[in-house]
Amino acid sequence: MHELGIVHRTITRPSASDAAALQPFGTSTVHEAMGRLGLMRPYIRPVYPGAKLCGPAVTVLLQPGDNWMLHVAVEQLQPGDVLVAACTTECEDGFFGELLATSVRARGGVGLVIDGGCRDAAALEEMDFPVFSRAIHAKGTVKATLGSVNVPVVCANALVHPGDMVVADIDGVVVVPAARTREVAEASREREENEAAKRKRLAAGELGLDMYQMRGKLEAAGLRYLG
Ligand SMILES: O=C([O-])CC(=O)C(=O)O
Ligand SMILES: [Mg+2]
Repeated sequence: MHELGIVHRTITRPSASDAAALQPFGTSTVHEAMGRLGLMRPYIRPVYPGAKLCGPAVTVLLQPGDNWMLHVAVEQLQPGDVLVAACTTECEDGFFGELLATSVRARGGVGLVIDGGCRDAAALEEMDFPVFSRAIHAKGTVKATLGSVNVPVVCANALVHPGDMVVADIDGVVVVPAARTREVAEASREREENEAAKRKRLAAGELGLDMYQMRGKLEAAGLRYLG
């Protein structure tokens, strides 16, 4: 059970160099590189196709239909941070739009992941302000009920501690524990190098069947080619 009305001002982010090391990699690579962990549910989608972000989380626990705590959270942003908003109850209202995006950007924040709705989608795309949400919904919200800022939250089935790295693109959203940032960045780099080598071989016409040495296993399993 969450205690409400809490704002932690001090959170542990990865070092700037560790955070920068993770920056080049996309969601699928990072998810695989960290041992197939950390994914949010796939109903969280980018508001526009090119949206992507990578940065430490400032977390928010919202009440349904109420965006008060998003305004409280904006004050806690440091340059490069990502807002990650969960809700105490499922809600698809438009908690966030271009005005809040303008404010987040003015404070150095780089985007939002919200297990709720957002609105002003055309303006967000125009601004190239990345938002990942469960819905686009014009329905507005009030500012009346306390939630919390910078407490651990579960957002779309992923546990997010304040300061954890959040990576999001067209493939979805993945959360990297702050302390694992460097190690996951290095594993991501290795994975991309490995995939570059495979891509070259596949482009040259080599088959996955041979590259992954699957023929022997297929024969052992009894596969036969007829005709
Ligand atoms: O104002 C709100 O409550 C949400 C919104 O549309 C915006 O931030 O532009
Ligand atoms: Mg608006």
